[in-house]
Amino acid sequence: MAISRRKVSVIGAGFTGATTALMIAQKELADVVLVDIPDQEKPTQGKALDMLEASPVQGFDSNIVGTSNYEDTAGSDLVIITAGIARKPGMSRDDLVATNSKIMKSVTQQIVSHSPETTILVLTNPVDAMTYSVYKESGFPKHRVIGQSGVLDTARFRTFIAQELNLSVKDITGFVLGGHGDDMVPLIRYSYAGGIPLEKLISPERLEEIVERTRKGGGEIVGLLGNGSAYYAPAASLTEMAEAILKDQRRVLPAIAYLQGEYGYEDIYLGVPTIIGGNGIEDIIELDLTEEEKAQLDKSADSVKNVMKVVE
Ligand SMILES: NC(=O)C1=CN([C@@H]2O[C@H](COP(=O)(O)OP(=O)(O)OC[C@H]3O[C@@H](n4cnc5c(N)ncnc54)[C@H](O)[C@@H]3O)[C@@H](O)[C@H]2O)C=CC1
Ligand SMILES: O=C([O-])CC(=O)C(=O)O
Repeated sequence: MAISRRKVSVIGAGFTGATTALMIAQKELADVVLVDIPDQEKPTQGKALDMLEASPVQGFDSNIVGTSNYEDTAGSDLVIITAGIARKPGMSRDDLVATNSKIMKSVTQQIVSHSPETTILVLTNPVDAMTYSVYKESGFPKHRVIGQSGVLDTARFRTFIAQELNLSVKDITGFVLGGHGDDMVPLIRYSYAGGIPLEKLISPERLEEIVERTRKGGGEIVGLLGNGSAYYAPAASLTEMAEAILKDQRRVLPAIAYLQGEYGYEDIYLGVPTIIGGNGIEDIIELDLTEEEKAQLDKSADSVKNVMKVVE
């Protein structure tokens, strides 16, 4: 008999949603409700049952159900939105805005009416603008609407640095600021290997190449997969953020947060270092930036603002 735990609803049972549901259950962070459109109800139930049948083998007690009925999501502690279309080779994330902003509006209304006290974590792209759209539609306070990009972008950066130095990924830390697009801003000055600044270990030219690969990391996977986008590392990133919220960990994690004056920006959702805990975004950390870093962040913020205009 499955033990009752906290409840997480994952909206969208595609590649990222299903993988996230499984990772959350495997870590026993919560019982999981996996939601998709009515047309997809049976396959969604099938995915959930298949995952649940892994539980005796892997020894986790979280329950997982698949549904298209939002009543099943009632009283969720956390809702993760992965619903929408993903890009294919040749597309940018911004090409998804028209379709996905409509989906954000409808799913947000359903989420809010069944879980008015929940926290919402958004993955759907273009994620900065989609998080803004969910914030506006939900009427929730800003700390309870969060977007995921920086944990993933930083994970890619950390992977490439660990490969370059032939060191454990566990010892590599990094920071990526800005929108989840090709002009995101990986901050070398705040990135370390075992506490040693990366600038002391890797040449500036090589670091620049790794930064460039990080910026285009999503596109690299899209090109390799051929008919969709990344899902294992995105799901792992959502799971880390979900854990920080559900366990009130107060982790220092990059997240897409609503800015009201921080870093000099107003009324925008953008990736910044935050403290994530039981209240969602508990604080935003303001780092000192060089003129060049600030100029790069301004460029990234401008790109996000342009996409946000479509959803306003
Ligand atoms: N922010 C980030 O770092 C990342 C964002 N993404 C984005 O996440 C989104 C999902 O990606 P995948 O899971 O790979 O796509 P997918 O196509 O595998 O799954 C999307 C699912 O959403 C469902 N869906 C569509 N409309 C819905 C609605 N109104 N209600 C409930 N479900 C609905 C579809 O039926 C489908 O099952 C895409 O927009 C993708 O670009 C993906 C990876 C990383
Ligand atoms: O590239 C995409 O479209 C999906 C995504 O956001 C990522 O993997 O970073």
